[in-house]
Amino acid sequence: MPKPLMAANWKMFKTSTQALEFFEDFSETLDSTVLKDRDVLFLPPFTSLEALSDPVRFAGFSIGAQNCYPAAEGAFTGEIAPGMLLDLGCDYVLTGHSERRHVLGESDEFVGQKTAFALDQGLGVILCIGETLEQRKAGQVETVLKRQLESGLRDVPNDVPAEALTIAYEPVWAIGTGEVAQDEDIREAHATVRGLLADRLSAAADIRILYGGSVKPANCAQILSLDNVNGVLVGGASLQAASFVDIVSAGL
Ligand SMILES: O=C(CO)COP(=O)(O)O
Repeated sequence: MPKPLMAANWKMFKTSTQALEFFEDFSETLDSTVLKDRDVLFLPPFTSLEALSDPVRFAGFSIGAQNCYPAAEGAFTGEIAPGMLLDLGCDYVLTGHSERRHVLGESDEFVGQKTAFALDQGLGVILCIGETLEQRKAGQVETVLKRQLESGLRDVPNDVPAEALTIAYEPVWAIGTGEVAQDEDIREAHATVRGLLADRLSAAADIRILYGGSVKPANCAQILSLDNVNGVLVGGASLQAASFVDIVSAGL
């Protein structure tokens, strides 16, 4: 069983000053012995990566970015290359977050290009997938997860190491809505993802599959207890230090 990964996706929240204030509170409050049972990852906006990188890594946590562009460098105004993230000490990058798919219009193909390129450059990738409410109501959960995984992993070698790749299942209808998926929905989706990974990657059994969507201190321990849930990807409830401390320590 891989160690659960507890990831804070801050989306477009916090200046670098606010990020440092949060981190001071968080690291003072957290009992650092939880690190033997949990990995902790911060995904702040690009503008806070430099300020947070050293403090986060010295405290034994990981840091990553919310996005990258699939090229080493070039005329891509406003974009950030994986090598630039590595240079700031990042261990991870998110690809395919539903807000990038649905608000910024990223295609399955583009998500696949980013995933393969970032892995090739040496970043760990958290590939996010998940169905909309319409797709769930139409009974298309498995079809959507299969399509997003197949295109997301299209150029990823089948012997990718388990530590390099993480999948996050985030049902779109549970993100930022307060509506957490039912245990049975999470169990089914994670089992589906595990099966699809097994058809494609040799390290499938050890790849972490995170759940995301309205995770809070009150529901986190229960979610983590479900089969094939190897951590959580938290938005809103990771923005307050006390709440993210409770999430990181949930069930211990
Ligand atoms: O999108 C998410 C994490 O990536 C989930 O966001 P919430 O925890 O705010 O629902």
